[in-house]
Amino acid sequence: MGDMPGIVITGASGRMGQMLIRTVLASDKARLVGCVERSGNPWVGRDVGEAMGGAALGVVVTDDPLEAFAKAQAVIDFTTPAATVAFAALAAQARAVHVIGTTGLEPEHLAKINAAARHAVIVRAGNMSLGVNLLVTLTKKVAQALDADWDIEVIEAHHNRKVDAPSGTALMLGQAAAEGRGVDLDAVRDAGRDGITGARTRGDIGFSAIRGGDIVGEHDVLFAGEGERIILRHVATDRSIFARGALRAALWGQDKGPGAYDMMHVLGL
Ligand SMILES: NC(=O)C1=CN([C@@H]2O[C@H](COP(=O)(O)OP(=O)(O)OC[C@H]3O[C@@H](n4cnc5c(N)ncnc54)[C@H](OP(=O)(O)O)[C@@H]3O)[C@@H](O)[C@H]2O)C=CC1
Ligand SMILES: O=C(O)C1=N[C@H](C(=O)O)C[C@H](O)C1
Repeated sequence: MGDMPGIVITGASGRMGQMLIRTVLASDKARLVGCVERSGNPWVGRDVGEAMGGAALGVVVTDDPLEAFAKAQAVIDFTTPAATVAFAALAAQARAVHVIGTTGLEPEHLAKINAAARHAVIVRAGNMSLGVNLLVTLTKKVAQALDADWDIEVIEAHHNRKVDAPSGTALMLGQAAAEGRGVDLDAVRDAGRDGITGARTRGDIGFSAIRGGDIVGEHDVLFAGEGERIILRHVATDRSIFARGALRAALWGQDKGPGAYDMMHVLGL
């Protein structure tokens, strides 16, 4: 038991935080050694089991990440870009594997995360599920096979609390389509059409975001040609798929050298 990697969950009270805690508790390969929340969050100072409405687990939620990370072999982090950048430096200091699910990361955040990855193992993906990562490989293959007469559109749908768009998954899919076609995504990305936009530019990769209700996460990659369409689709119905992938990444990273990895490395795709 003591030999199993100790895991710290950040953003413990969040939608993914709670799912990750349940996933670690249910695992016979890892143990929960800490939970971190933002200063001022009502869970800070409470036993996490009780905060989740169950029995005490002997793990008190803290707002001191350094203290928590010192006990951990891995930190699983689905929070916000600013928090994730701070955690990357602290996890590297503690030599803990840092698994990052947070989306909405801008180039300046990624630069800091990549700097931390010079000293520690970081596994980051906009989607940790097996299904989406397979869809990424399929998207690249299909885009490779088709020319720019086929318009590529990425359409995503999420719950009404999501704060970033396009989703991290949509960007992974768009990136895969761009790589398959041999173009730079930033040069062809078309997101947020509104008003008199003019006709579609040949070769663009379009993004559309739907937000509503409790949708967990749905992604279509549409290849629209003359007289036919191909649609590659992933539908997430339960957040446990992301949590299982994240725990798998935390265990995978235990014997790896410092570096920036993604779920393709973890899944061997
Ligand atoms: N890669 C993947 O597979 C997936 C990625 N995601 C991504 O994960 C992220 C979180 O999603 P979700 O769980 O739905 O969001 P939530 O808003 O439910 O959870 C985020 C949690 O992080 C906490 N938090 C914010 N700042 C800090 C901080 N400085 N220190 C510690 N905790 C902090 C929040 O606390 P408070 O409420 O007090 O602010 C909250 O509890 C998003 O970026 C989302 O896109 C989601 C699902 C899958
Ligand atoms: O915020 C979410 O909920 C999700 N975020 C990730 C994303 O941005 O793609 C993954 C998943 O779709 C759920």
